[in-house]
Amino acid sequence: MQSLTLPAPAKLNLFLHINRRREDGYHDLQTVFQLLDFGDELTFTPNTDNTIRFTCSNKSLEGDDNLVMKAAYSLQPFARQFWGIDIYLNKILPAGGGIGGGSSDAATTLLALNYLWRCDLTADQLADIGRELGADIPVFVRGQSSFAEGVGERLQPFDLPKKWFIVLDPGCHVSTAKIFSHKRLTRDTPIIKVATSFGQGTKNDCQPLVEELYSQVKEARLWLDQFGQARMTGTGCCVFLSVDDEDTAQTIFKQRPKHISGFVAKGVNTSPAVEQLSLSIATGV
Ligand SMILES: C[C@](O)(CO)[C@H](O)COP(=O)(O)OP(=O)(O)OC[C@H]1O[C@@H](n2ccc(N)nc2=O)[C@H](O)[C@@H]1O
Ligand SMILES: Nc1ncnc2c1ncn2[C@@H]1O[C@H](COP(=O)(O)OP(=O)(O)OP(=O)(O)O)[C@@H](O)[C@H]1O
Repeated sequence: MQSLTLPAPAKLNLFLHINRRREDGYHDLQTVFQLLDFGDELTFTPNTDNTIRFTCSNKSLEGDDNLVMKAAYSLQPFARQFWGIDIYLNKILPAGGGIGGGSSDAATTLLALNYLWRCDLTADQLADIGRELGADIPVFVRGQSSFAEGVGERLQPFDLPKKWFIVLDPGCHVSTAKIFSHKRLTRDTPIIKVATSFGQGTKNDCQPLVEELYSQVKEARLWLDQFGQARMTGTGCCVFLSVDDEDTAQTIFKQRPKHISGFVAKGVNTSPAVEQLSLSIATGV
């Protein structure tokens, strides 16, 4: 059987409202997930020795606690035709950036192995398995830019306006758990209606706290603010600005301070992982 290579796209939270802390320690939130056409890449190569192996361009991410391995082990019991797999992750996205890199890698693994192992699970079933591994995984499994509620698993797909994004990585690797458990996090933003979420008045509730804890995040956001209204994604640390076309995005990106990395990406409504998998299935690869 041939190798299957699929993308694992990044996401941005166009806004992130935290409504309350729940009994289970998680938080109910409202957000819009914007998928991007930029991300990591995974290659799945069936092997003959019945083993699941994982290697990564970033050696420090190798090991059984990577979300890719966790996703593979979660799916293994559902395999109707199990064979060993060598999984290689080409890691492009910064970890701890609030752009969902690890979650997207896990989702792409679920999608790929559902096909290769003939699990035949539905998107609902895959999203439920993903949810157990991380709150951000269901949106990548379903593969549509969406309005989200609950912990991020109640999804309403949305056709977002076509935009380009300048994403800056201040490079400080923010822990999601640390921000959600911080005593100064604001957790009482009133619930809004979906329609309202595309107007003015939205925010990222984690941003003031993260900017206070990590001055590099504030510095990057203030720099981008010269060109429009920039915002932080997720629990940080990346900040972004949307513009109408690629040329404008590239022109702004090229002027960034030399010590700040990042990328320019197109916003998409359908995940490139889901699109590529459909193509691979249709062409029998
Ligand atoms: C901030 C977001 O990226 C927004 O999209 C997500 O809500 C985070 O999703 P994630 O990284 O997949 O999060 P998980 O791996 O499930 O959880 C990491 C940590 O964040 C906390 N957490 C996460 C999501 C949520 N709605 N409430 C939480 O309190 C959990 O207690 C956990 O300790
Ligand atoms: N495949 C993976 N890629 C990156 N990090 C991973 C992966 N699997 C597990 N991790 C662990 O998860 C942590 C967070 O990485 P990730 O890139 O998912 O964060 P994030 O972009 O802040 O995510 P989110 O937007 O979901 O909060 C890393 O520090 C790393 O220890």
